[in-house]
Amino acid sequence: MGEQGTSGSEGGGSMVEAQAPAKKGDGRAADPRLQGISDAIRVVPHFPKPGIMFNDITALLLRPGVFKDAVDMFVERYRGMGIAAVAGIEARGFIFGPAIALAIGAKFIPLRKPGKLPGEVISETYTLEYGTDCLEMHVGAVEPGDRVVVVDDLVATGGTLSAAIKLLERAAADVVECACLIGLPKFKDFYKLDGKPVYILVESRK
Ligand SMILES: O=P(O)(O)OC[C@H]1O[C@H](OP(=O)(O)OP(=O)(O)O)[C@H](O)[C@@H]1O
Ligand SMILES: Nc1ncnc2[nH]cnc12
Repeated sequence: MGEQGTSGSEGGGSMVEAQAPAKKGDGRAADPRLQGISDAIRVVPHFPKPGIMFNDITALLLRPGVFKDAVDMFVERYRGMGIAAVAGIEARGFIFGPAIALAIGAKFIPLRKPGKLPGEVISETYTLEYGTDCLEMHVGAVEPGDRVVVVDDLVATGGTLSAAIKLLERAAADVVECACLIGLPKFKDFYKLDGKPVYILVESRK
């Protein structure tokens, strides 16, 4: 893992932006917790298919102090900002999102893969590197005007986050920012996704 504390990208056919991570010599002090977070993420070559450098956050989850550092950094960023809801993306956004929501006193909204939510849903289909996928959200989970942060573990092309933003905006939510632990290098030169900031803690090493 490399650089630290960011917000953005281009992908999924959408404009993406991120605040660039603090880098040596750019005049900004990097939070000392970021190196530990970066080091705790295991990079597995050729998973789940040849050529993919898989960023495995399960290694970080085995280290409670580092896991807490990651959650704390998001909580410190979003506390006191009038955030009504944290929307977590299935599956790995469900690991970090609820802890952040509880700490800032916000509701948690699961954005799920198709066919998992029992009530009335709205759906958004998006393009992956190979094929398509879909996210769903319960109608009524978000109130018009709710200030929402979208949480996931990683942004690669930005397609998943872009679908999440579209879902929430269709429900008239105010998407304040997207938050991810990891940004892949292809994401790093951008600062927004569909006009929304994307905050990234660390960049993937590969
Ligand atoms: O920026 P993108 O190119 O859209 O990719 C990022 C998404 O890919 C991964 O999820 P995945 O679709 O593998 O699902 P999973 O969490 O269920 O494993 C990751 O957790 C993000 O949600
Ligand atoms: N390189 C990667 N590692 C982990 N999850 C991913 N989702 C999309 N690309 C990924």
